[in-house]
Amino acid sequence: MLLTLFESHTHFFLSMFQKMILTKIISNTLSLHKKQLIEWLPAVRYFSSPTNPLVNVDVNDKSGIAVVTMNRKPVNGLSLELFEAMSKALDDLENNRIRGAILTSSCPTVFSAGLDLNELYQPDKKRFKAFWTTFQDVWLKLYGSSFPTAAAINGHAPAGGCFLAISCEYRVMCPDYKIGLNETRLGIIAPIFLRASMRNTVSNREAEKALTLGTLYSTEDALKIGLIDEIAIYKVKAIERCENFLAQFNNVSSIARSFTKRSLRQKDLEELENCREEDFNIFWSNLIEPSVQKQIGDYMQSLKKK
Ligand SMILES: CCCCC/C=C/C(=O)SCCNC(=O)CCNC(=O)[C@H](O)C(C)(C)COP(=O)(O)OP(=O)(O)OC[C@H]1O[C@@H](n2cnc3c(N)ncnc32)[C@H](O)[C@@H]1OP(=O)(O)O
Repeated sequence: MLLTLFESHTHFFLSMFQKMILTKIISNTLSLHKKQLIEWLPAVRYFSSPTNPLVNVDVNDKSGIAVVTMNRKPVNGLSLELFEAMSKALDDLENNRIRGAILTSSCPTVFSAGLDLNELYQPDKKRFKAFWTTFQDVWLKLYGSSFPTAAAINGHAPAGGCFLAISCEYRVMCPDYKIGLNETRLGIIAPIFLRASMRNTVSNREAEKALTLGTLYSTEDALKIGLIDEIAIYKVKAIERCENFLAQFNNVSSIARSFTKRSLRQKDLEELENCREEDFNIFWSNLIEPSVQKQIGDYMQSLKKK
């Protein structure tokens, strides 16, 4: 009967907490080992996501790995709409018990150019609040996902682009691009969740240097400091390497893996959860400083003049 309950209510049982309690109750009742219980869980149901022009999700039925492709031309500028689409895609992935996700881009030479500068320049407070809140949601869902994640960085990844990549667990990047957190060069203070992702990727000293200087690293230099894990010549190869990384988890209990990931990232997630409003207020007051607005405006002009 308990098994029938599991199968007919897969969605309901997705939350980690519920899964933990149920695992405990059932294993006590049936004296089963946890590993056996995992094998009892219903066959994974993969899905094809409803089409969203901004984020394409393609799940491989055999491997259970989802390729999540950002598709906002020309440079995957992270707008409110793109964040909303990513947030929805992450919910769908979480609800469908996939085995892993690979984040990549449909733009030929850009993974993501970071936050859409149009959201930052002369912002409307109401829209910006929705934008920032959705951005926070995306980070909480990506960094805290129960499934393993990797980024196939097939192009430049400055600022918010780098940030998405370092919120994943593994990074493979194609050669001759730039990656880094150049926010300070625009007069922008790095928010707490950005600092957390960076410190989780490179040493504290490298994180401090990279964030304060706003350095953009070449693919090769990024590998040297551990900002990325591997270099792959083409996007297809980068996705393959990410798949290899994710396939390693096939022999690991998914419950043990996701709980371990969660416990390692819990402090960072809670830090933001506990101060979302304050994080918004700090970023907003820095953003609307006339000197910062001027810097962003000049920067946008310089990009257009190129
Ligand atoms: C993570 C926590 C959040 C903290 C704060 C985060 C802040 C940010 O993310 S601010 C954004 C910072 N981003 C950048 O500094 C990157 C700016 N862009 C570039 O350096 C380059 O565009 C490139 C290297 C990413 C790609 O170069 P290229 O292929 O040569 O393309 P173009 O420069 O010609 O750009 C094409 C087109 O796109 C516009 N554009 C570029 N970046 C952005 C952007 N971030 N937001 C909005 N629009 C952007 C650029 O102006 C061109 O427009 P058109 O001239 O109208 O075609």
